[in-house]
Amino acid sequence: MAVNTPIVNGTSYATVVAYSKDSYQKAVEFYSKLLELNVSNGGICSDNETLLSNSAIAVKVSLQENENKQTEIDNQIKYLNSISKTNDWRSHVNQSLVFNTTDLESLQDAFKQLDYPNQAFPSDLLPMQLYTIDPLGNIIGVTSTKNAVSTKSNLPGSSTVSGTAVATATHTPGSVSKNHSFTDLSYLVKTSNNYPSLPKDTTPLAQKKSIAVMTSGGDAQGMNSNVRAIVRSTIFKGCRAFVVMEGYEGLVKGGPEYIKEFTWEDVRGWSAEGGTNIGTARCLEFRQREGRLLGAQHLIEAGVDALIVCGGDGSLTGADLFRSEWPSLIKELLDNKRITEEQHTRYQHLNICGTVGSIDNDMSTTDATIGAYSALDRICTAIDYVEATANSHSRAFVVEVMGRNCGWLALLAGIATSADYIFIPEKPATSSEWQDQMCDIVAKHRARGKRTTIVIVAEGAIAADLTPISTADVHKVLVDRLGLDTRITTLGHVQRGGTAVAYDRMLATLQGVEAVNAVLESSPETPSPLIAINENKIVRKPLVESVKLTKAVAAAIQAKDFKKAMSLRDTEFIEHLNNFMAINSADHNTPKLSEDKRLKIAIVNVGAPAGGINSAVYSMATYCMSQGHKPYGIYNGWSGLARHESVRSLDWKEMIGWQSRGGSELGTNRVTPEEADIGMVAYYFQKYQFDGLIIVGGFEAFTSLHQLEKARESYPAFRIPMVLLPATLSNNVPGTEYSLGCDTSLNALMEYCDVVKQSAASTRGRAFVVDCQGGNSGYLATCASLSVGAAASYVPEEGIRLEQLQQDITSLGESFERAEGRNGFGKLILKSTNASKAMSAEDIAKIITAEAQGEFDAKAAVPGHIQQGGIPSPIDRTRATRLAVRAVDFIEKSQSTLEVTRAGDEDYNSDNKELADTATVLGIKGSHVAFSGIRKLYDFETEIEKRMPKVIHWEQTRAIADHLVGRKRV
Ligand SMILES: Nc1ncnc2c1ncn2[C@@H]1O[C@H](COP(=O)(O)OP(=O)(O)OP(=O)(O)O)[C@@H](O)[C@H]1O
Ligand SMILES: O=P(O)(O)OC[C@H]1O[C@](O)(CO)[C@@H](O)[C@@H]1O
Ligand SMILES: [Mg+2]
Repeated sequence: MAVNTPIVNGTSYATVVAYSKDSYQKAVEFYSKLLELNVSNGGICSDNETLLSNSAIAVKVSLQENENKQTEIDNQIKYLNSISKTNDWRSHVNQSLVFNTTDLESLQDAFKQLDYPNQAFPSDLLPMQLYTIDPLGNIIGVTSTKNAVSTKSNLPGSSTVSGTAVATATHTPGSVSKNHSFTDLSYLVKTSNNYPSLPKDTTPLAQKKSIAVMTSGGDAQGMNSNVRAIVRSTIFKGCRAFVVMEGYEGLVKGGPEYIKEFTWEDVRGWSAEGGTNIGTARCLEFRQREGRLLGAQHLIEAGVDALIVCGGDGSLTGADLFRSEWPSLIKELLDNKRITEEQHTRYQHLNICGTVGSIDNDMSTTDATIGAYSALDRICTAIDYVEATANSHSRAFVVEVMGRNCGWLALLAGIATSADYIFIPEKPATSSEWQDQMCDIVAKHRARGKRTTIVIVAEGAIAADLTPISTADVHKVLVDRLGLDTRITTLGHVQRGGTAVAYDRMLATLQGVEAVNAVLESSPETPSPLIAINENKIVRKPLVESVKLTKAVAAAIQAKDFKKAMSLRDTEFIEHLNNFMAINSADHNTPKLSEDKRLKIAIVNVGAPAGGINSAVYSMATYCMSQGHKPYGIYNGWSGLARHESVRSLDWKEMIGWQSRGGSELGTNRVTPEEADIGMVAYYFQKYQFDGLIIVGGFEAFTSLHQLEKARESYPAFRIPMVLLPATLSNNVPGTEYSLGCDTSLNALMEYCDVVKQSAASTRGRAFVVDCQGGNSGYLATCASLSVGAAASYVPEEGIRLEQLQQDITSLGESFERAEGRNGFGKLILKSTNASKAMSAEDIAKIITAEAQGEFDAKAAVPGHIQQGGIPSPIDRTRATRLAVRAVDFIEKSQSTLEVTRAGDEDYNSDNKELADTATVLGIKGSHVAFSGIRKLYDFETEIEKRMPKVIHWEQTRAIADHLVGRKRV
């Protein structure tokens, strides 16, 4: 094993191991010459160890005689010598030691002095570095590039490959004098299979597939999770992972500074980091054929077989073009002798894949791009803040948001913050139309008692004649025509700031894993894929088609064909826009439906509070008002109704601000109708003549709906359409893969875990066991584990097996050992409270500490009700709105089905499926919003005792979370 102890001023040494006396002597001679320029220290430590150092570098040569291993080294040297100078050495070695220098030229002379036969010098291919092979078969590289390895300043761990150990060497910058040739020392340990749980891989390096990832265009939160997942998945699959630094610029410039091999450890902790650690750029050269020609050459030189591009519509348009031009590019490279015949044959096809990363959410065929929901989160937080000051002064605010030519951010922020008016490029109006319309709506809201006005302007907002609409234009109209005290807030790059929300981390991670699968499964005939998400499902789409559709939107806008532009946006976008207009622009005096179609609709909250409950109530009520229905709130659940007749019609003014408020404004509890007194519940339903019911809540709400449906036979008052909007952080309601509140809760837990992990990382050898809520569902723990990169998670579905716990403790120990005393290796273990009744998080922490025997320790952390979340996340707010509107629509449409039986003209036939299905759960299943009749769900798809659905839709996610942290399963 490598030895790595600090010597002077925090400087460590790298240990190289010789397995014969002869190679030991040669190595000592080699390193003496290499370090000759500045030798200030060094000498023989013992018979079989020599430490050589100058003030910047230290290398210890160690002898551990072993004939077999020496033979391995001899073979390695032969192999390396057989590689032609035209090849990039980095694609042929498993490990290397790389030094940085500012003075490559004089070092080149030093290298020549070495007079060692296996040396190679800078070539046209690698002008910025030189390398040689030491007598022990280690590649010794020297580079003048700024960063020899990765973007990380802390160095990944060392490893042993082929019996040769290379240890880390770091130095304290202050300890190096300016005269020294070596100004920095970094190292590179190339190993693709040193992680304990990874399958032992014996494929020769040259035969392994190499997959590269790059990030391009504007940075977006979640890109780092995407890169991490791609790098680790690639390695997990036995391939080699590369990154292209600085987007297409890195491809155009090429070489080892820009196309680097990455190890498992290089992406440690990246999930919690904002921006993109591998850099991004907007690259003009790549728009030209010559730039793409260089890109092709550099990819081939680096030995990259497949490229995954994480970027926005522009980047993927570039990727698509690159792919379509590839045959002609490589032909030109061959004709000009820039690549060999062999290379031309091997790299015949460009295997390319897109994972869409952009805050703009402007790529067709995917519901969400990586970063969009994080940017939306920043926008909503900012507008929530602005609301407070606006309210204090009774002011209007014009808020400009990003999104380029796409109005998604503005639209979703408009819904999530219940803004008064929005400007988006997809739905422009003439100048006079928008001025009149905006003033009319704002004036109406003010007249109803609203003290604030929020107008959101997408940066790409235009009028129907394509002239831009600026925040200043809007400001002027609000001041001149309505006399409002108005301010402008331009959110700018804050929107791309900070760390990714849980959704983006998961989306980026799952898409990264799928992208690697896609490139490995693709054949020359397979169209290049784009990894998309539709509702809750990760899917592959043809990249060409997606790019074509995306371009078509821009073309339609340019041609002023806004109808077409809108129709080309996905259906969810259109649904959101219709909802926004119905809810926020409605004139309650002239509702949409005629009097005979207007209904009385009740809404009730049941179960524990969850993010988005208030948003659902607000949206349902305001949508009802726009349709002409009368919304009623049942306060404090079924017990409130049965005992105190707690029914009130909902008032628009009273609900101002509910959209973004946590908890439950109506009040909620876990009492079911039967527990409260179902007869009294029926009595009040009869008294108020409700035509429909919306229940928002978790498993008790599910049980409530079942009870009410069953009771229809006895109580005609329940013969009305009833819809359950699942809302619980446990996400355990059958009939949906997603409950409101999950996202808010997940973010609260994730943020807590990030903080705790930071603490663990700052302390050597520290793990935290975090207790997670979720009842008998491990959904929250699993998703949080995926989002924060927890070393292990224990969930009720699996329980805790002692062998697994033992294995996880052993793995923790190995990981801390690999850390070799360095910080940054803090570990998290997530435990659902109900994963084990016998062991609490505290017990597990104690067991780990005891087993670690002083080598490391663990502490328990219990976030408790923090997990119920504070302010609801934008995802929960906007989904609540979408589902609430769907619920009201369902109630409208189902009236006729129940009419006859309700009037008592006919007996209620409880066997009638159509009637039964009017009591329904409104959920998201796969890529669809779906209604599922409660009776079927309750009777066939539910584990009643466990309060869980029979099928766990997120099971696969566990395996992904495990493999991305290298967890070994017993
Ligand atoms: N038509 C094209 N042909 C070749 N390359 C392109 C093309 N369009 C874009 N690119 C490349 O992709 C890069 C990024 O594109 P762009 O600046 O449009 O950002 P994006 O990927 O759309 O991301 P975002 O919009 O989130 O910033 C460009 O700088 C350019 O190098
Ligand atoms: O960061 P830059 O290059 O100024 O670009 C800003 C643009 O990038 C984005 O943030 C992402 O495309 C757009 O919303 C915005 O128009
Ligand atoms: Mg773009």
